[in-house]
Amino acid sequence: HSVGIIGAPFSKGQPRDGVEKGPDLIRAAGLVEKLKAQGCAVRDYGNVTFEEVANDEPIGNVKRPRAVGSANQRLSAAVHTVKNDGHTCVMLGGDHSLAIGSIQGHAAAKKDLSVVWVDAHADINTPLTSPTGNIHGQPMSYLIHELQSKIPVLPNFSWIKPCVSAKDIVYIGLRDVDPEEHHILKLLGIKVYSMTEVDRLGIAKVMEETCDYIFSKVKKPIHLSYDIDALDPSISPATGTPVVGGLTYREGIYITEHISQTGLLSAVDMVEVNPKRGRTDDEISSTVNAAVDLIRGCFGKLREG
Ligand SMILES: CN[C@](CCCC[B-](O)(O)O)(CCN1CCCCC1)C(=O)O
Ligand SMILES: [Mn+2]
Ligand SMILES: [Mn+2]
Ligand SMILES: [Mn+2]
Repeated sequence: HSVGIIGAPFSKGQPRDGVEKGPDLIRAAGLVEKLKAQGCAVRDYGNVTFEEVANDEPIGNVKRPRAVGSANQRLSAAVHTVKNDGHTCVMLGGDHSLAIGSIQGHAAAKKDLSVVWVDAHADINTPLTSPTGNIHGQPMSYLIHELQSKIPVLPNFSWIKPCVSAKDIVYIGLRDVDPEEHHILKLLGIKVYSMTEVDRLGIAKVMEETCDYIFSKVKKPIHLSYDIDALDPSISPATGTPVVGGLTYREGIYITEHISQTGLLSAVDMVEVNPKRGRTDDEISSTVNAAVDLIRGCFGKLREG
C-alpha cells in the first residue's frame, strides 16, 4: 500500500473547539510509524493551512459558510495532488464538513466513486433542512447529483461540483438521523445499514452486502468516510456528537479489514476526533488509538498477524 496523509486541522463545520487538534493527535499516536511497520510506503503531506475568514455571518441556516467553503477548496486541491501522486489518500480531520473537499478532490482525480459512509449520522441535511445550521451535518448534500436542486448559492461554495450518485452510496452505523434526512434517504433510495441492520444481520453480512451492492455494476474506487462517532462512545467518547448504541471496536475494525481486502480503497477520511470532549486522558487516548487502528485496518493490518 502506498499512503499519502493530509492533516486538516479545521473545526468550523460545527461549534465545538478542539476537533482541529485531531490530525496532530493521531500523528502523535504513531500512525506513520505503525503504517510503515506493516509494510506501507507512507508520505505525510503535512497539514493544510486554512485562511482566517472575518465576518462569516450565517446565511439562512448555514453557519460559517465562507470559512467552510474556503477550507474545503484548499483541501480539495491537496487531496487531488495526493491522488495524482498515486497514493491512497488519508485525510485526518477536523470535523466532517471536510468530506466536501476530500470527496471533491478525490473525484477530480478518479471520476466515478463509490462512497461508504460510516457514521452515527447521515450528514445529508441540506441548508434548508438542517436543524442546527452546522455544516458537518450537511456535507453529503453538496456532493450528490440528485440533491443539487435543493442547494442554494453559498459564498465560497461555487467551486463545488456534485460528483456522487445516490446509487453509489452506502451508509453503515446510522442511529441518529433527523426526520428530513430520513426523508431524503428514502426519496433517493440510498442504501442504509443502520445499527438495526448491524444487529439483525451481523457486521460480516453487512459488509458482504455492502460490497455486493457497490460492486453490482462496475467496480468503482472506494471513498471511505469514517466518522469516529460511528463507534460506541464507550470506545470513542472524545468526539463532538456521541450517540449511544454504536459499533463495537471489533465491528469498526471489521469494516476496515473488509474494505481493505477489496483492493479498491482509494481514499479514507478519519474525522471528528476532539480531545476537548474527552473527560480524562484515557478517554482521549482510547478515541485516538481507535482512529489509528481503524486506519491501520484500511491498509492491510490483520488481527490474525
Ligand atoms: C443529526 N444531525 C445533526 C448532527 C450532525 C452530526 C455531524 B457529524 O459529522 O458528527 O456526523 C444533529 C441535529 N440534532 C441536534 C440535537 C437536536 C436534534 C437535532 C445536525 O446538526 O445536522
Ligand atoms: Mn501495506
Ligand atoms: Mn457523526
Ligand atoms: Mn459525520
